[in-house]
Amino acid sequence: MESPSRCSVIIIGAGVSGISTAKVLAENGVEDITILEASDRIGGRIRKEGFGGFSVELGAGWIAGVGGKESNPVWELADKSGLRTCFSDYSNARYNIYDKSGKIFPSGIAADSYKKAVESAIQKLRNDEANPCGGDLSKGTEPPSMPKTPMELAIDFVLHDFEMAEVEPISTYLDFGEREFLVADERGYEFLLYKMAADFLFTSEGKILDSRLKLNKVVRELQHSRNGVTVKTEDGSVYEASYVISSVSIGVLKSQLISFNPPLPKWKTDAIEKCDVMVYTKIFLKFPYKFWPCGPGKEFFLYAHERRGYYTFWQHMENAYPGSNILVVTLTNGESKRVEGQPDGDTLKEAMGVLRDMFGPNIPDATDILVPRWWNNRFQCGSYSNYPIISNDDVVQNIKAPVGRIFFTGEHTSVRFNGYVHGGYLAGIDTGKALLEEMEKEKKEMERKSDNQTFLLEPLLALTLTQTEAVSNLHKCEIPTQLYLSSKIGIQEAIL
Ligand SMILES: Cc1cc2nc3c(=O)[nH]c(=O)nc-3n(C[C@H](O)[C@H](O)[C@H](O)COP(=O)(O)OP(=O)(O)OC[C@H]3O[C@@H](n4cnc5c(N)ncnc54)[C@H](O)[C@@H]3O)c2cc1C
Repeated sequence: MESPSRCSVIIIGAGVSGISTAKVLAENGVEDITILEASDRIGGRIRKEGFGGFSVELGAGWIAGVGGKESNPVWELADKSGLRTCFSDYSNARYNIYDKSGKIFPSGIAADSYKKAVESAIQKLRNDEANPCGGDLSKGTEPPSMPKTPMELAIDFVLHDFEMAEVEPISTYLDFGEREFLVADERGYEFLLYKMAADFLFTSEGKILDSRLKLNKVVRELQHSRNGVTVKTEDGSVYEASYVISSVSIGVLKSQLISFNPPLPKWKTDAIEKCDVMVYTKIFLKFPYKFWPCGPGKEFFLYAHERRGYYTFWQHMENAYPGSNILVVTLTNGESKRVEGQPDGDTLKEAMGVLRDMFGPNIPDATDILVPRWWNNRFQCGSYSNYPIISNDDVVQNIKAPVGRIFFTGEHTSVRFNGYVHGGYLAGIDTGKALLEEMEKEKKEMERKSDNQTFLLEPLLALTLTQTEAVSNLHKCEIPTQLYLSSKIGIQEAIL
């Protein structure tokens, strides 16, 4: 049997966090790394696909948080790479709400409803803060009003599912600014990752040819001890390393695709359990021509239905790709899972039914549909992490904390920016730095131990031997290997 290949650090996963952590290590002299990626590409949840003659983003699409007091590092990378983006403003969506008969709700009514929904969300947040365990609400707190009408449900969906229930200013917008840019580049959002990888991996003609990146390697088991980690993959390969960094998503950690031996401690598994996984699905539809309104303030529109989240949120791609005739509808959570489980033909019928409600019976049929399946993809198991609003930092700190020689990174380990590409990118850098510190500490500890032992040994040897004799005689006696690492007895490297 072949002996396992050994390196300093194995990184599991080649999404944005895996690549950014590997880059930090390589740039700081730890080049002896192996990246094991389950799929046949890098990028993870940043993924483009050709559709209807254009490049569409199945996963991350926006660079969120631009134009603020601090610069978003992903925006900087995009700028350096000349990535094509276009400004996106979905705040207008609330003024383009269609009912089932194709009428647009008057803007005043929509604005009032939106204001009420925000107030209600703030009230709910206050209640949750006052009663974190869901206790008696009668003591000075008002129950928030629940959305009931199709329009209220549509607005509630946008506020909670699309804008992710952020009723308070969140770090991304507070720190990096409130503007958002849609990536509209044929090379895809993932081009940023290739650029990053090219800084430390060998590439030629746009392809990564470095043997330290191993694709189609599904990690299934991590055996860890005080001395190192053994990693086993689905195809029977075995790798050994001093340290492992796992960058797999929170959904994959929950799914137990990877087993840990010994098992992860309870504080870790409890934290993983507490973090929610959101499912967010962008369905792409191609048409022979466009029949929807375009122009300023019209990029996004909503459909008001009595079932919350039923094909509610629509976007046309004319700003990103003029003439593409592509519409995108976003589903989340329950609706995403339902649609993932049915044939695409059924989804197409449902979507066309909704479009005919909004734009009349004479619109053309879509000629193609693309339905990503993030929930059923065993290397993702969802779209991104979502910490309950009332959860303390301990949960994310425990998710992030290393267990022995296994470190954890990924967007879900970012305290300030979880759920975003920049969250994954910055988390990768953080984890890389934390591991470098740990390696430095370990090195110093080894040196200290080695010094102490030399200190004990030297007077003994000095009683009877010259230094040269001491060295040659060391071969004959049972002395721990560390002794040979000491330069004080004239040996630079291990000689056993
Ligand atoms: C539909 C959707 C829309 C989004 N929209 C936006 C947006 O507009 N803006 C934004 O900023 N963010 C958005 N996000 C979130 C963003 O994409 C993620 O936060 C970010 O890409 C996560 O990067 P990561 O490195 O943490 O994880 P991942 O990208 O998931 O990387 C983990 C890698 O690990 C691999 N892996 C998993 N299991 C194993 C295994 N057992 N062995 C080996 N490898 C394994 C996976 O294949 C993957 O490549 C969106 C995500 C989705 C899904």
